[in-house]
Amino acid sequence: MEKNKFAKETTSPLIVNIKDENTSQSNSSKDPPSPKQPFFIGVAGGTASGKTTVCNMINTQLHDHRVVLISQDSFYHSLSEKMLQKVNEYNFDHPDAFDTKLLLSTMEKLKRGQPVDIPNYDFTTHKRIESARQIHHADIVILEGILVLHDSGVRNILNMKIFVDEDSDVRLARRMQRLAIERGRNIANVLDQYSRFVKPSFEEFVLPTKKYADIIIPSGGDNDVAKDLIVQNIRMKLGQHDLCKIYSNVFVIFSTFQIKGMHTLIRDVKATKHDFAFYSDRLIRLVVEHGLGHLPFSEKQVITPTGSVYSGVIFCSRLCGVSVIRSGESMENALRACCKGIKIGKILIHGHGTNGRQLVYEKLPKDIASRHVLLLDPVLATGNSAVKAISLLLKKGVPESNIIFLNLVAAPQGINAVCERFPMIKLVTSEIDVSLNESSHVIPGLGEFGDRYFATDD
Ligand SMILES: O=P(O)(O)OC[C@H]1O[C@H](OP(=O)(O)OP(=O)(O)O)[C@H](O)[C@@H]1O
Ligand SMILES: O=c1cc[nH]c(=O)[nH]1
Repeated sequence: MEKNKFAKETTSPLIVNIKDENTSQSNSSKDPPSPKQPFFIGVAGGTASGKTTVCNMINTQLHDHRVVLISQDSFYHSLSEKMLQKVNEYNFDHPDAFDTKLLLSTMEKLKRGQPVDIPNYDFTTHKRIESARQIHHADIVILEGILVLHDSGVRNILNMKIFVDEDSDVRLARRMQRLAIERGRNIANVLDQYSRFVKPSFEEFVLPTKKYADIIIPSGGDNDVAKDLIVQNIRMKLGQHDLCKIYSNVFVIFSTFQIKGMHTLIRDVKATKHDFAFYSDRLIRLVVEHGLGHLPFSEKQVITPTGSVYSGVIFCSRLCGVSVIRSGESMENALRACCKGIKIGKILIHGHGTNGRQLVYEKLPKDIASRHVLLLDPVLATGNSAVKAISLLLKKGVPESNIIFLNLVAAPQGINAVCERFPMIKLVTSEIDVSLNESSHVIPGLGEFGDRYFATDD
């Protein structure tokens, strides 16, 4: 097999790739995400790189959550009698040594909030033993092992992917200490296995998975700065994730580097007016597209030019938009670009502070009660404006479950206010921020959206 170019990489002095991978949610209205989904963290890296130290640290620091640690080693295939006779020829560091199908189905069950059995693998007999470990519920699942980032199915389930990097001499020395000195294994045998299987498999299969990591920890177990950053990052992500768990109708669009980059640009106080409007527009378009995915649909088959059948879907509802003046008007173009000829109503809410918001003006389609409504407002802060706007829509006869609130940046306070009052609406946002400041601005936020977008700030 061809050697991967990453095989020659040396340990980086930096943590790289920190990216925000919010909960990946299904966008089918037929398949709402389970409110019980745990947060999955994968910790990969070579033998003796310090993976266990990193996992223990995460476990200790997140003691206020139910953390379950799962080792990929538990999913080793049992060796047959024939294989056992040639156990010294068996490569335990090859992806095929693991029952990845079982690992994947176990993770999928945990994701659905179902109980699972974790196999119990005996390293002396190289077989699975009867007594499996049962897991009924977890807030956080940490999956640790040399190849946990190797399989794309497993990777897709992980909310955070960590690669623990360590110098190969240090890893070999630790492995010798562990196996030869602590467990009394024959030194020549440990070295032989290392040079024939462990090192080549590391280069061919383990190291190339580093590119999938959100976070790379250099000097595995000893890197306190990296460990603190990881825990901070997990806490932040859990904050977002917890809200999605509490409210199954809150959807954060799947985050990529592009999306994170656009957020970085619009949140920068030094952003030019053009950049602010341009990148806000791009993000808004993504939110609108995601939001449309929550509309009901029915199945439809068409014949393609090749004469084959394509099984697809067709949207089956009447729509309209409603923008909250003035910031919500910034989202109208994206909605029009996606929904040809869509009617867009307007609501003006005036006032500041925690309870001073008043409805000043409204102009809505007459038949709004029979439409699905895409409510447009890029900022959800205290939630007072959104509550007023949604209350008006309900008064006009729109069923709560027909409202999809499209938003760019939401504060947890606003999410709580809206979702507690209107549990049936759907809220789609691109990022959930940390909090509000004393003047009810979202933190870290992006300042006064309307003033920045429409260039009325001095
Ligand atoms: O959740 P809340 O605390 O109610 O705050 C959110 C509201 O604040 C912003 O409008 P703003 O009042 O700044 O007016 P503008 O859109 O005209 O700039 C935003 O567009 C929301 O409508
Ligand atoms: O942070 C905030 C809060 C309300 N409105 C905004 O535009 N930004």
